[in-house]
Amino acid sequence: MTPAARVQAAIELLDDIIAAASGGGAAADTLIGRYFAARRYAGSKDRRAVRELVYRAIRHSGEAPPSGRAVMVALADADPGLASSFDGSAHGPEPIIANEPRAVAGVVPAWLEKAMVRSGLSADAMAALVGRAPLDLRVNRLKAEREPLLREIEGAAAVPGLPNAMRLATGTAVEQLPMMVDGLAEIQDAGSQAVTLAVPAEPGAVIVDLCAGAGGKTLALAAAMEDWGRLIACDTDRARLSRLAPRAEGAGVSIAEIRLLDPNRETDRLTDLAGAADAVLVDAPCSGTGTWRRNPEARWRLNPARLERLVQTQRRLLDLAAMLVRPGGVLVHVVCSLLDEEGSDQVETFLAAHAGWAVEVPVLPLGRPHGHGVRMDPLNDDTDGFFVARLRAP
Ligand SMILES: C[S@@+](CC[C@H](N)C(=O)[O-])C[C@H]1O[C@@H](n2cnc3c(N)ncnc32)[C@H](O)[C@@H]1O
Repeated sequence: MTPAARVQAAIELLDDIIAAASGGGAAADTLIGRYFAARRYAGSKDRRAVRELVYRAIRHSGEAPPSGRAVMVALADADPGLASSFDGSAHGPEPIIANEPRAVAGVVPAWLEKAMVRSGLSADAMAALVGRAPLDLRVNRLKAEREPLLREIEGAAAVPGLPNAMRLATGTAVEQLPMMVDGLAEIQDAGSQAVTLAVPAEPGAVIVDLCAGAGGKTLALAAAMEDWGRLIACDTDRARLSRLAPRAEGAGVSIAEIRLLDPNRETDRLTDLAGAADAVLVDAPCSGTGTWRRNPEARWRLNPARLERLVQTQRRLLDLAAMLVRPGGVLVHVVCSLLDEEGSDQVETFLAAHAGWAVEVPVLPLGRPHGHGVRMDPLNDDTDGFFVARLRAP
């Protein structure tokens, strides 16, 4: 592909990504994968270059831009090399017209900015939300020790304070590493590993992972429990949950009991666990503002109604989780968001409705106390953004 054809491909992809974001369609990565599956003539260098352009453009705009061309033209205004690709050649974009629409540069959608500021985020902290994310692994202590694995990967480094975490050098081809195939390590952000430490996952404990998804934290909990005890992994999403069993098998985890819940009737499959759990982890569905580095187009999907629905679901899940915790047990609330509405404010609402529960600020290797919990963010911790709170039942 010529440089101009690559720019045109990025414009077309961005149009698809913008439409998918407003219509609840597929994620940018999926759309990029589909685009090239239908264009086998594109080589690996072309794919990499187009992908790079697309993500650069997505990062540029806090709001969904009017079109793929509008955002690429805005980038070209500050990049003469890119501008020269708008040359009207056979597969390239038409030349730029002086007053044609340009996407506005920004990090956070305007409607969300006030909430971010109220949540204590500086302009630098907001800008870091769309920076580049490192690639972290969690070593599976059921099968391996970290130090020998560290020596196997060039450029890999330990993450201070996190006994099982390793950070890989940019560009490491992780999927091909034998340790991944053999279940010795899993891809997991260091922040995600840190918040999981707030759960008292002792060997022999009864732990409920209420929003287990495909089991990223479930597997970390199982390893901390040394694969001994009860670990009930629940979710309402059949597709995500179906990925847990094979992952658990690969990781040598035998204690995960998987339960598919009915949305709005979650208690139907949990009655036997009422008041029985030593700890319940609510890794709640959330706006994902802390993971924009990995999915920057998620900014274009979020809107006030969606955020409000998520806040309501989180509240309901925390109430449900409280019913499962034994007297003196623990509820851990986690969101990969930096908005107080989903974090500390949720804990405030919970405390007002549940007499006798007490907040314990967990001591974690990353993050800082924030409201009723601990928060970590890309600027200060170079992790995804997370809020975690630990609540002790009366
Ligand atoms: C942040 S993700 C969980 C990620 C997962 N714990 C991990 O570490 O990979 C939130 C999950 O909540 C699930 N969820 C949404 N509504 C739910 C509900 N009412 N009950 C249980 N899970 C729900 C979603 O399907 C999603 O998998």
